[in-house]
Amino acid sequence: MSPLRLNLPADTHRSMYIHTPLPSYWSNRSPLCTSPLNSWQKQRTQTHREGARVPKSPISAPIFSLLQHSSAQDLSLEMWYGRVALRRLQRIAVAPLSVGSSLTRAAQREMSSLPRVYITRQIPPEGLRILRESGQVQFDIWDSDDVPVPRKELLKKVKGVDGLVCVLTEKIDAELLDAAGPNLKVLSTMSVGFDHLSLEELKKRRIRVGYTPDVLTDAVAELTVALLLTTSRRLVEATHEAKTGGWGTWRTLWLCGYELANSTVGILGLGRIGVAIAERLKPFKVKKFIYTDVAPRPELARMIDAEYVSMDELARQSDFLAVCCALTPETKEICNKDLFSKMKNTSIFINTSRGGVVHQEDLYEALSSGQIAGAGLDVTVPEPLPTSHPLFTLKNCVILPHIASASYTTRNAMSALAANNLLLGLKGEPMIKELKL
Ligand SMILES: O=C(O)C(=O)CO
Repeated sequence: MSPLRLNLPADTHRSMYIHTPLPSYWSNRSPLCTSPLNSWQKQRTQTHREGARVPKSPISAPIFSLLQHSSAQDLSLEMWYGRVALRRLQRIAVAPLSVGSSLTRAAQREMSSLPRVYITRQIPPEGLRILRESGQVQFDIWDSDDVPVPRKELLKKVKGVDGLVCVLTEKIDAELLDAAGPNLKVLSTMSVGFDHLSLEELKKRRIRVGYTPDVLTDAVAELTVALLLTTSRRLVEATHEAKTGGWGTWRTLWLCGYELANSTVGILGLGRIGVAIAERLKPFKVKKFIYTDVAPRPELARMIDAEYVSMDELARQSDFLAVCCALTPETKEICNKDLFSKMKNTSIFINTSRGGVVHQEDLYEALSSGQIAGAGLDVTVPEPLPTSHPLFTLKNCVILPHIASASYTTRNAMSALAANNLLLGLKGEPMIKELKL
């Protein structure tokens, strides 16, 4: 491909060697996929034809200005709005830019003195925009959404970096921190969970850690309610029956499930997310909320009028049991046959925290023997759960591929928070959300 000549805006040199990928998940993956970018593209095409005002692009402004100033202006309109143009521009955006030589050298000098950051996955555009516009860092990125960075590559790429932005699939342990070396001062994970981080090793090396709580609470709570209703009202079974000819005459007890009205909902691990779930379930006329945790949490409990109970009582009383605790050595496989054996055989078990809190073989036993009525899991061990896993054979088990926080708004907010945490950490300032090690 011949290099495209770019007319750069005056301040572009600040981000010249910063990769600026246009994440592929904002582009059109299938005709059925409507991403903000697709709909923006459609609107833009329409409004351009009609001479109306062009709506604001969901692409971050600098990428868009880079695109606007590129010789994409020379491309035909059709191509510009098409998938091919998008791919071409994506390549331009990640390529080192070719500009006037004196500017290049000056910018090169400036850039090479900036802290180096490695980003282990394509993150949503807002975080990239913040990093790029800060002019504070130079970064390199594993430019893929659907394939995690191979460990070997990661160990190579982190060598000498000052900061690291990771997602929950990367194990940040002694080996990785050793590979990074003593420059590494800040780790920013785009997740609320931190079970993939070896906190002890990070503390030992005085590496500060940012994470992304709060911004995902609404999305996770929404998904938990959706999963709970899907499981308790047997929606997956029902759509399957409807699609495959199992739908005969209306029947009195066919596909009956369990309702929230007058039920007791138990929360294992009461935090922000547990409260947000309870707030959403209350209008369904839940009779009582109960919870257990390492200790009572009266301030949170008051918000949802929840009663503190023992783990045994939680198991015995809950019609719906939602797991909301973090995965720690103390909570590992805490949901095991001991818990399931105390639950009612009409109870529904829901887990949107981490797969590791559940003993999966025990859960399989409890579900297949009718010890409990159903389970909805957004998280498993391992992830992805192999399609041959026995849990997939059960009609009363609904399994989602870890999507609780997967809304455009939330993932962008997580990405922005991770970027801001990183920048603040590198400046030696308090992060917006920092783990106390
Ligand atoms: O942020 C996390 O910890 C997740 O599990 C993603 O939703």
